[in-house]
Amino acid sequence: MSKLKEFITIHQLSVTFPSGEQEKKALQQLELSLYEGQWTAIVGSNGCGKSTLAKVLTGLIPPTSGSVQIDSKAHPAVQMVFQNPETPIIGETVYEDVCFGLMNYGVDAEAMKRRALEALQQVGLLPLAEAQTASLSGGQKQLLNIAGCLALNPPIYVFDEATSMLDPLSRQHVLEAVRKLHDQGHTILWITQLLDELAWCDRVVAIEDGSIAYDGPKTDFFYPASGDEQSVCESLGFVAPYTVKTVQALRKRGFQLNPLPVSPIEFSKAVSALYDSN
Ligand SMILES: Nc1ncnc2c1ncn2[C@@H]1O[C@H](COP(=O)(O)OP(=O)(O)OP(=O)(O)O)[C@@H](O)[C@H]1O
Repeated sequence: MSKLKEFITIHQLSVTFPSGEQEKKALQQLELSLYEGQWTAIVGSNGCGKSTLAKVLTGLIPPTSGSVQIDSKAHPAVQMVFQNPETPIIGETVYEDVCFGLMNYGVDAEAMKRRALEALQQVGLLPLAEAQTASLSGGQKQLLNIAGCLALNPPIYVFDEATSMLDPLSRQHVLEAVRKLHDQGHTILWITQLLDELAWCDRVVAIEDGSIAYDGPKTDFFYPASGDEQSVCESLGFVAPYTVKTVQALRKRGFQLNPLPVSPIEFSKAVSALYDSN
């Protein structure tokens, strides 16, 4: 982690909303550094402050106090994909919709066409360029939203529970598109309640009541040092994915899997390695 360039520096970030007679502290003196090219997953229960963090990062709401510094000259530096695929869709056709952001940034007609078509190609929607946006499925709409961000070529992408309204196959398509972005060196902030999606990330940050409760590798999040202790994941009240629960049960029976898997594919490799070594 220390070799990566610090890309976003969040210092003493607090966000307070008016709430009746009182105030609601959505984020409380948050300290967080995000690194270039890293895929960071943000997890936390409803209302802990995840979306507020995403909105501050994308400039949709200002900090009440503290600061967010982004070490990039790109414009825009950050783009966000929202939970509801319908929210950002404006264009009548798929192509028009991707062009919308480019028009807002004053991109000339020739470059706009090239960048829009390239972005649609990358997410697999080029054959649907002339389709009506209203005719797309939820998963296709979310891919279109990703294409809209891609066309603007920001170095940082924030996904706020971007798969939570999609069926499993569409979810997989979106995750594949994001994996491509990550492979190309983009920085990903992936907010999720679906812990099996942590298989894709480099680092996990758990938020509790507007503060950071855990920041570290996914294996340390899911697995305690010894098979009998409680994991960070469990102690924070999350339910571990099926693969992790299975490995925990195996560890209690004396099976040592190495490296500790999070995804089913990692699990199958670790089990094969166990057989090969016997
Ligand atoms: N505009 C607002 N006005 C008042 N309170 C707000 C506003 N936006 C968020 N809050 C409150 O701030 C807290 C954090 O909200 P936030 O949306 O960031 O949580 P979250 O972790 O994203 O939740 P979820 O998983 O349900 O999306 C919540 O208590 C919420 O009710």
